[in-house]
Amino acid sequence: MTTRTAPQRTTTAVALSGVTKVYGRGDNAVLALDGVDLDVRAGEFVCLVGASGCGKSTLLNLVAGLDQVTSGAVQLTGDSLDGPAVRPGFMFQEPALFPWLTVAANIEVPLKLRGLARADRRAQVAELLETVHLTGFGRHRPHELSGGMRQRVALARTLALDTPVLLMDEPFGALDAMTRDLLHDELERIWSQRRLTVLFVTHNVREAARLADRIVLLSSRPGRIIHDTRVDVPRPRRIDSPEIAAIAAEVTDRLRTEVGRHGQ
Ligand SMILES: Nc1ncnc2c1ncn2[C@@H]1O[C@H](COP(=O)(O)OP(=O)(O)OP(=O)(O)O)[C@@H](O)[C@H]1O
Repeated sequence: MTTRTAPQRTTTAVALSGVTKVYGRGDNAVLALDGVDLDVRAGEFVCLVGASGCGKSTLLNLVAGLDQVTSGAVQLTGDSLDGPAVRPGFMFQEPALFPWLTVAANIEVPLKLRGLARADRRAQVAELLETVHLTGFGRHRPHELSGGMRQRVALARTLALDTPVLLMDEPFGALDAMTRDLLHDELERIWSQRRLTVLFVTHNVREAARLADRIVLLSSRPGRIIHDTRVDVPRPRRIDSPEIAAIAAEVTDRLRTEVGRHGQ
């Protein structure tokens, strides 16, 4: 059962309890997640890491409401009693922009869906372009931009939803290291300015250590939480700093042990 509850006074933004997901039936059934309990506090940045196929995307899709749990519950709560129910924003590895629309028109889509008047939409598009450092690119089409710029547009479009919860599935996985570093800085700034709650899936343990308050490690399939690492490194951080490297090495060791146990 996936529920969207009315916001309550709580510091928990996303709560999973006993979440199990089975794909298919009978002989073809695949147990993807098995009894996952996870609380993400409002304003927290949590990275999910684990071996390929361990259920990371499945977990994110369940939180997004794109798929239904087999058993257990997913709850999204805001921290105000009178606000609307929380609908998370979702970013994928592919920016998934409308190629026939300009950058500005892409960012405007959620604003239209939210029913904003034209003048307000224009003002917000300009503000969002500035937020992702793309002022001056509003009239371009997606194919005229680099991969990093397209992901900035996708981020702006997600922010246009004005949601406090961002779900990100390998959003920088297809980018080169330097572009990724820049986007880490941008995302950290936006997360902290807007006090967002972020659940971020990545294969890249260094990226997780660079970004996260907590790194949650999933077991090989079926996915269960096997370790939760707090990253107490002051921000802003550098991906190549010794502190980040040490945390990444510790998590990589755990991941290697887990993958080794399953002979993958
Ligand atoms: N629609 C589906 N039908 C059947 N099996 C599925 C379906 N979606 C995912 N699976 C299986 O569930 C398991 C978890 O998949 P999921 O994509 O969540 O893993 P992941 O950790 O995100 O993988 P990766 O790191 O490779 O992206 C995998 O074994 C996958 O093959």
